[in-house]
Amino acid sequence: MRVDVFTIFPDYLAPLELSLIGKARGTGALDLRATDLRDFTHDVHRTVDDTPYGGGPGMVMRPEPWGQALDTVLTPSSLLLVPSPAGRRFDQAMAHELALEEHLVFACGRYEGIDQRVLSHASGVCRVQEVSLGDYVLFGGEVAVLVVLEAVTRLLPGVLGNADSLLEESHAAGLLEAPMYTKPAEWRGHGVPEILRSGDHAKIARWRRDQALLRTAQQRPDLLKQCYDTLDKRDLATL
Ligand SMILES: NC(=S)c1ccno1
Repeated sequence: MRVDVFTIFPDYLAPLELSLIGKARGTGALDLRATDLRDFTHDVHRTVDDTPYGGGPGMVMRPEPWGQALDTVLTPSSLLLVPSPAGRRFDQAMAHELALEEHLVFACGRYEGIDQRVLSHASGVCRVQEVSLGDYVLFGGEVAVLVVLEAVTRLLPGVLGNADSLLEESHAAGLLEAPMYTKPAEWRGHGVPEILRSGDHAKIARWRRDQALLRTAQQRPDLLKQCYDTLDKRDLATL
């Protein structure tokens, strides 16, 4: 997967050189390029913003640098993602959708946002999607890029050492995952559920399913409601 990120703070994306994302870049699973938007300015101050038409507080990102920057990467097969509080709520289902894309381009807005004509013009070239991490406002889109790219990259083939990890994790099949334990068997007076040390894989699987159902019912009843029709009689007996 090819990913282009345009930002006035490329250093904000340094964490994308670490851990499994850094490894994915090394193997070529992820071809990530971060570019400074100011490279597409032509004045001595490398200006990327200006006052908003219609007045009001703050500054708006000028369309010219964005237009020239996006001209260098957008093709009809690109998906332009613009982090924004007004965007589609990002979730695991969207992460799976994005993991199938061949080219993601992120436009990281700052200040009061990007001149709307940039998105309008780009929509004549490729698909454009505003995306939101949640109903709150950040200083800019860079943090959202870190989150989205981590969630998407771990879904790419070969990135996770054991792809089975994706099968039972939270939100994989609509439920939260069961609680996990490791050695020692006794820690500060707390033991480990005996079933997990029984070696009976069928019973362990059932216990984990039950715990996932109960945990979801307790902490995210909204998720349980969404996947209720997929539950079988044994699941319902647990609830
Ligand atoms: N909620 C999101 S993703 C955002 C981007 C910029 N400000 O808030």
